Amino acid sequence: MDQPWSGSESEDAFDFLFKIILIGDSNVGKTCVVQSFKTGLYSERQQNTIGVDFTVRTLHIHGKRVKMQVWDTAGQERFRTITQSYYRSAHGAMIAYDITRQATFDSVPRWIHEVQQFGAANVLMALIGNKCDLEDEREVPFEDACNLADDRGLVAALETSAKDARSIEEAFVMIAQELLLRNGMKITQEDSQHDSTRVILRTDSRSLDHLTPDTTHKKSCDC
Ligand SMILES: Nc1nc2c(ncn2[C@@H]2O[C@H](COP(=O)(O)OP(=O)(O)OP(=O)(O)O)[C@@H](O)[C@H]2O)c(=O)[nH]1
Repeated sequence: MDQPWSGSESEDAFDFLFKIILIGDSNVGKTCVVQSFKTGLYSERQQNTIGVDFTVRTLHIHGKRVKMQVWDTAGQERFRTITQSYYRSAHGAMIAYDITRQATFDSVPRWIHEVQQFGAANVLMALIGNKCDLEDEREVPFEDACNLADDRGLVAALETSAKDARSIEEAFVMIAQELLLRNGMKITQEDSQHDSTRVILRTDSRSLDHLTPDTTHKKSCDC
């Protein structure tokens, strides 16, 4: 895995650069999640991702410019060889499933295995249950996602909706914060008062149990 470095890349200066890979079955909404994170907008998409797409957005967290380089991968099996080649350099992996399709949740262990097989040893993994605006069609209880995240050592389970932008920002901020902590940055409540981005307040503990409970770790969506 590359080390996150402090510096300047072209005209866009940053303090940290984190590479995040977004994986999961086809049509769970990965591209829409990334678009929502980048633009705040949602558009119905018909086209499946071919290979890998790349998006960048800089967050401002605790006075630091945190550049998030997000790799949106194709969920279709035929692109698997291409997408696997991107795992190695990722600092974080977001594993997405669709809360309205049990089969996409059943695939999550396979995606975790891929990260373990092809990613760096200490890559951070989070579980994203997308389409939580479709509560009436829910097939996957949130509790199942929490249990899976606990069992497999994932840092968090969140439910998101790209359609109404619910918890998308929080998901990426949470990952950025956890990566900052892993890179030795101490985050205090005082620091967070300078943020323009909504952040999860933490002490300097590395345990996720200290996260504000209504924003992440085992619940991030009001759906
Ligand atoms: N209701 C609802 N629909 C969504 C949401 N996110 C995505 N969709 C729809 O789900 C379908 C698939 O979305 P994509 O973002 O293309 O899915 P993907 O996971 O990137 O698919 P691949 O590129 O094949 O891997 C599209 O029709 C989207 O409009 C959401 O949060 N809510």
